Amino acid sequence: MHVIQCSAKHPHICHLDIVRPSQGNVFYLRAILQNHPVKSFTDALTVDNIKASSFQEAATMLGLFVDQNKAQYMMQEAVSALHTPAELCFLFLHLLINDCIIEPLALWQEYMHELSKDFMPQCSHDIHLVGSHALQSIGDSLEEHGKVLNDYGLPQPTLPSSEVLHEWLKWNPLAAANASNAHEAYSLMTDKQHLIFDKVIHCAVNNTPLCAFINRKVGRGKTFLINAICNKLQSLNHIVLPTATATSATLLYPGG
Ligand SMILES: Nc1ncnc2c1ncn2[C@@H]1O[C@H](COP(=O)(O)OP(=O)(O)OP(=O)(O)O)[C@@H](O)[C@H]1O
Repeated sequence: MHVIQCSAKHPHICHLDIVRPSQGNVFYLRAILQNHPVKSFTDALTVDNIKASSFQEAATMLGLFVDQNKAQYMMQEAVSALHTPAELCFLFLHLLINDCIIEPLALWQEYMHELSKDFMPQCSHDIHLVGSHALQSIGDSLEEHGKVLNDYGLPQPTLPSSEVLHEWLKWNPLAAANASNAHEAYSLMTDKQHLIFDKVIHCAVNNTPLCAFINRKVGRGKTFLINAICNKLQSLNHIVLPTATATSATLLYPGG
């Protein structure tokens, strides 16, 4: 809705309903009315005493779509008018299937945050997951129109399996705390503990297989070291699956 006040002396207030770009000339007439008060249709078509052949041409002559194309214009207006993420996704879908978006990927990247907000709580605000969920939802809706994300150069959602998702959502919110725990433990470690810690983290981060056997007498810091390794890897968004021969022993480790 847009309100125009033509003159302070003689106020005229009007409401402009949302018009989709696929409605053609009416969309451009609305854009003109949003930016310039006019007295008649002819007035709306006339720019600097030159009469345009269409409202689209008049809007272009007024420079309304110089910085933004019509899809950006619509998205920006919808975001400014505080439309819900679901409504924004519906608008994005409508613009896609009506071929109103010149560069779908660029528009997606520009408005990904606004389009994905509904998925934030269930994804612990993980930007990657949130975006993938929104893409998945848009992709599902596109299928109803016989289209797929790929038709518009949009990326495929990369949603992990439910087990992986469960681990991510469990540990991601604790990443900062785990990083701090690992950092504190590292500052207390002996040289031998440092050596093992560095080796394990290096192999895990670089996807290098490692089979290590750590043996020391009772109370010499094996559990302390493994806990620090688990904390560090979990803070780096790695999934750690600690196991032990005795069930109760796994409880000594985070995630065991
Ligand atoms: N580098 C260190 N700095 C400070 N405290 C440490 C360090 N290494 C171990 N500790 C502490 O020493 C105690 C014993 O360590 P830990 O439980 O890790 O030993 P362990 O080798 O796993 O013992 P067990 O063989 O009985 O399981 C714990 O309180 C632990 O916090």
